[in-house]
Amino acid sequence: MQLKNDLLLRAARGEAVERTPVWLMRQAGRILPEYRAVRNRLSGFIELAQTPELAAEVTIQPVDILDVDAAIIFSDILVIPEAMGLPYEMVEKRGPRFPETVQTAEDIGRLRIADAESDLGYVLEAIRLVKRELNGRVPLIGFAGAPWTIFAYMVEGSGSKTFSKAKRMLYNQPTLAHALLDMITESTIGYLQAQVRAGADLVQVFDSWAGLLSPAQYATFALPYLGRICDALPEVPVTLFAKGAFFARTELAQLNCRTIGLDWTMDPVESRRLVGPDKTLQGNLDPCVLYGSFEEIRQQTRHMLKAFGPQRHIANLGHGVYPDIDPEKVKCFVDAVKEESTRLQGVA
Ligand SMILES: Cc1c2[nH]c(c1CCC(=O)O)Cc1[nH]c(c(CCC(=O)O)c1C)Cc1[nH]c(c(CCC(=O)O)c1C)Cc1[nH]c(c(C)c1CCC(=O)O)C2
Repeated sequence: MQLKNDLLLRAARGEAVERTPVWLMRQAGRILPEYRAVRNRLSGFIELAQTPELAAEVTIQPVDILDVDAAIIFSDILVIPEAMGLPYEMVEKRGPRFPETVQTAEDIGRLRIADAESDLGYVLEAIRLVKRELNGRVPLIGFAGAPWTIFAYMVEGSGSKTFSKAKRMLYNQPTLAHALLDMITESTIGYLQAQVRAGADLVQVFDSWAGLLSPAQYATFALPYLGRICDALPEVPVTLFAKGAFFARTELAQLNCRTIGLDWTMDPVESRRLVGPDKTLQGNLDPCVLYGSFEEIRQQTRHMLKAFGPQRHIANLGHGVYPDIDPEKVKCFVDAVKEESTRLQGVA
């Protein structure tokens, strides 16, 4: 199927674009009243994610309502631990929780490498439905959590400011930690490959807790596993988003990915220098800018676009959009990227 709007894929591959493509991390689910209307018909997030027809519907909502240049499949990074034998709950207003966690070699022995087709077939079915319903309007982004971030939840058991139980295992039981990271990596590779077979045009790996590790720990416990994932996906562009890992930009750029995601603390010009000319950069407006006035959003967006330049950039926020942002402000950001980047193309 030929895509009608392939700006995102061209930008990711480093091909020329006539304007900067734009989408938002967490665009599906957090902000739209139309999402809440669908979700309120069910028991909660997990049931929605496991119902392919409805997951497909909420995946496409931001394309219809916000006019973004990509859809991202509605799911969660925590489906991987569940598929490995460690189920999670989503506690209203508090986030995910694992009733059982991984602490010992015996705990790891009870886990299995996820089989995407049998354990995560509901995500793959949702991807096939989205592809059919999008009918080539925009590309579909598949995703997974990075091994370190998934490990952090499986050991810690929930979100945490420090993830100190998870970090403790890296220091005190490194062999055990590597065994678990290896299983997560194998599961994730099979899962992302299955997403690509089902129709994902591009995949993003979210390392949301990268910034908790020291540079040395990141080099030992994160980068090699990210490298394996990139090498296993030659058919599609891969985006690595390692939040807070300002210290690892040069090393991330050595991996076989097309795009490096930046959070809002990372300067675009400095990042380009560290990453070199051969990668696309994604990001990185501070999500809190969207609490500002329409004029402020336009001005900050224009400033960001100038700093990145008109090519090899995918506009986004520096992290997921916050749940209490007015969808009109999100639309303002999307429109501002389109209009301002078109204008800047003429200038450059
Ligand atoms: C760390 C992480 C998680 N999940 C995810 C990450 C990495 C990105 C990041 O750092 O923000 C990724 C994710 N989660 C979800 C998506 C869907 C696609 C998208 O909109 O980008 C994506 C890409 C749906 C979701 N995942 C979750 C919801 C809210 C559930 C609900 O509807 O009640 C949605 C729509 C729940 C979730 N899932 C997670 C948390 C901490 C929470 C609770 C708080 C929150 O809302 O973010 C784990």
